[in-house]
Amino acid sequence: MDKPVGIIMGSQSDWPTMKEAATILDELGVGYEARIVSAHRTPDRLWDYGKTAVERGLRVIIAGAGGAAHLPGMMASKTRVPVIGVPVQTKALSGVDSLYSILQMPKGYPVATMAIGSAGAANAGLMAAGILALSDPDLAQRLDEWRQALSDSIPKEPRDE
Ligand SMILES: Nc1c(C(=O)O)ncn1[C@@H]1O[C@H](COP(=O)(O)O)[C@@H](O)[C@H]1O
Repeated sequence: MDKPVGIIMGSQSDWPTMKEAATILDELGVGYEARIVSAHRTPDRLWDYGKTAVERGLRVIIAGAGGAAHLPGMMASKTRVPVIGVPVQTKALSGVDSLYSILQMPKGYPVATMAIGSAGAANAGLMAAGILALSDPDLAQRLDEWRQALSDSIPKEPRDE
C-alpha cells in the first residue's frame, strides 16, 4: 500500500494521542508511516524528513507535539507538503501551551491546527483523508460512508444513564 501520510510526533509519549490519527487512517484504508521526529531533540532527523518528504511521495503530514510544540511549524518551514498540527495535551498547562505554539504561524508557512488532544488527532486523520479524497474517488466514497455511519450512530433522544 502507498503511504501518502506521514504521522510524526515529538516523543514516544505522544503516541497514545497520535494513534487516534492512525486508527482513523486504518479505518479508511489510507496508508501512512509513523515516526518520532523532534525539532528540539533530533533536528537533523527533522531536516531530512522535511527535505525528502515530496520525493518520498508524502502528500500530507500530521505533526503532533506537546508543550513548546515547534515540530509542526518547523516541518511546515521545510516542506510544501501540507502540515496538519495536533496540540498534545500537557500536564502543566493542559495543552494550551501546545495549541498556541502551533497556531500562530507567520504568513507564508501555514499549519492547519486541530483541537487539543485525541479528538484533534482523530480529526487530523479525517482532514488528511479529506485532502486525499479530492483526487481519489474510492477513498471519497469510503469517507462519505464513514461520516454517514457516525451520523447514524447518534441517538435522536437522550436517555437516562
Ligand atoms: N514539543 C516537542 C518537540 C518539538 O516540538 O520538536 N519535541 C518534543 N516535544 C514534546 O515534549 C513533550 C514531552 O516529551 P517527553 O515525554 O519525551 O519528555 C512531548 O509532548 C513532545 O511532543
